[in-house]
Parts: sequence; structure tokens; C-alpha cells
Amino acid sequence: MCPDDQKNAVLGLPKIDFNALHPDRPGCEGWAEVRAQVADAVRTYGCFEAVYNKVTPELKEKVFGSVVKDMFNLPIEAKHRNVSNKPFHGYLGQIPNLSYESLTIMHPHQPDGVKAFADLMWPQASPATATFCETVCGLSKLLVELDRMVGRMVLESFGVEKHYDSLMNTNKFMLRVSEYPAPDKDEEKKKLLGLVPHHDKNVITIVCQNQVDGLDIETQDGQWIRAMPSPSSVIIFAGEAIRAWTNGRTYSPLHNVKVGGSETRYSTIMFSLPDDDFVIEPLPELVDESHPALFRPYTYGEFVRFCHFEGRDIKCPHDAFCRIAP
Ligand SMILES: O=C(O)CCC(=O)C(=O)O
Ligand SMILES: [Fe+2]
Repeated sequence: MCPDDQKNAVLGLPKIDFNALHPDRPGCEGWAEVRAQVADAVRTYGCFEAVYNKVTPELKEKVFGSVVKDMFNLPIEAKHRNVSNKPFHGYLGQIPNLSYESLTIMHPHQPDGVKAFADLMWPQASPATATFCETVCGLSKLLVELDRMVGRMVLESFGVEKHYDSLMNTNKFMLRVSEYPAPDKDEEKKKLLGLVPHHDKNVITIVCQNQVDGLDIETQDGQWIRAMPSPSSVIIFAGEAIRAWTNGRTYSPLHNVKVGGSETRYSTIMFSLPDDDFVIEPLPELVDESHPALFRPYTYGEFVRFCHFEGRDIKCPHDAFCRIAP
């Protein structure tokens, strides 16, 4: 970190530069230094800002200047075709008191995944849909690169990298594309949230936004930090699955989105997700007499259903669901 970034880290989120690393060469020059920063950030904040210049201003302009606008300009009937039988997948919108809409694309880093979404939204294929697919897939591949580097670094930092293939390489990817319209005067008065406070249930989440801030993150001592990523950086969260695997040694912060000002906020959020029947439990290497297991084993799918139903209004559904030790 340069001195300025260190200063920012005191006032805001840690800022970690991934530019020197090669995603296919774990252990390359610079890796250990970045890993130490990632380890520190996920233990302390549960999230950080990652600088990755491959996410160029041109790519972001294509994504936020045209791709997302094409998605949200679709008629509501088309958006309603983005359905899923799984909670938190598919189209979300028209939620009372939330000025928020979002659509989800499964396997967005694979040409077939993004094409399946595009075919559903725009049944008449056109050159514009080909550009859409290329752009979404291009961004998604970069976010998946970051996801895999961070996942590996977290496991390495706890000396449990032998679990990388079973815990990280088996995950699916889902891209949520969200629109948070600028509030009109009435809404402003009511101080509407764009997205309610929540913890991410999954493994790793990577948020890429247009240059309209609004994501707020709670620190362990109860202060709220506004994420203000630079044009070539993204915000990365460690989710509850990582907190469970590391037996509570990492943090998964509460966060929400508040929109103000006069510009609409757009974000793309890449989630890495275990399969529904995947059993999540503290890794045996991180449980011993002085660190008893904090969480009981659970399947990812049953936890997600709990969050959607019984755990809906609970501040920390993960602990309500599976915590066994104080
Ligand atoms: O849009 C954002 O910045 C974050 C959204 C988020 O936290 C989520 O969808 O889980
Ligand atoms: Fe989130």
C-alpha cells in the first residue's frame, strides 16, 4: 500500500492492489504480500476495495452506459421471465418501500450462461444481444478471476489450501445486476433504502458499480463506512460461508445500499455460491480445544431458505440458524 492508501484504510476500507498478480499463477511474485493484506482485511472488516485495472473505464462504460440500461428498459413482462424456484434468484422489483430492481444471470462468465439469459430477455436475437453477451461475459470473467484469487488466498492464509478444490472450485457463479434509482423528493424525505441491511450468505461477493456511491458497510465496532471505489476498483466481501469454514475467524459485515443525490446507481454483483446440498461446517484444522466449533454443519440450501422465511427479520440469520457456541 502507498502512504495515501494507508491513510484511506484508516478512514475507510482497506485498498488492495491486485494488478501485479497473474490469476493463473498462485504464488507468483507479489502474491504473498497481497495475501497478507487480504487475510488482514477479511479478519478485520470482512471486505475490502480491490484495484484491478483489467476492469477498465471503457469496459465499465459499456456495462453501465448501455448494457444495464438495455436490461432495465425491458418491459416488465420480459423481466418477469427471469424467474427461479430458488430464493434470491431471478427478478426482484416492485418491492414496497424499496426503490430497487434487479435481474440475475447464472453462469455469466460462460458464453452459454449469458446467452441463455439474453435469449430469454430478447427472443429475437440481434447484433445488440451479441454485444450484450460479450460485454457481460468479459466483465464476469475478470470478476471470477478475482474471486478465485481471493478464495485461494483466504484458505492459504489459514494453512488450509488443501480444501481449495472442494470449497472454491465447486462454486457456481451468479451475477446480479441492480438499479437503484435516484430518489424523488418525497422518497428523499422518507429516507428510503435501496437495499436493506443484510449479510451475504454465500462465499465471496464482488461489487462493481457505476460512479454513484451508496454502499454502506458496518465495521465490527458498529461504525458505518461508505464504500467509495475508484473507477478501476471493486468491493469484495467474504460471506457467511467463509466465516463458517474459518470457524468465525473472518468477518462477514452487515451492509446496505442508500441512494441519494440525483443520479441512478447501477451495480453488478458477482456471487460465488455453493450447491444447495453442499454441507458447510468449520474446517477440522480450525477447530480444537481452545477453538471449539462455533457453528453446526448445515447445507447451503437450507440456510438460504431459512434467510428467506423464518430468518427474514433477524439481524444475523446465520448465527440464529447454526451457532452452537457463545
Ligand atoms: O449493489 C450493491 O452495491 C450491493 C448489493 C448487495 O449487497 C447484494 O445484492 O447483496
Ligand atoms: Fe450484499
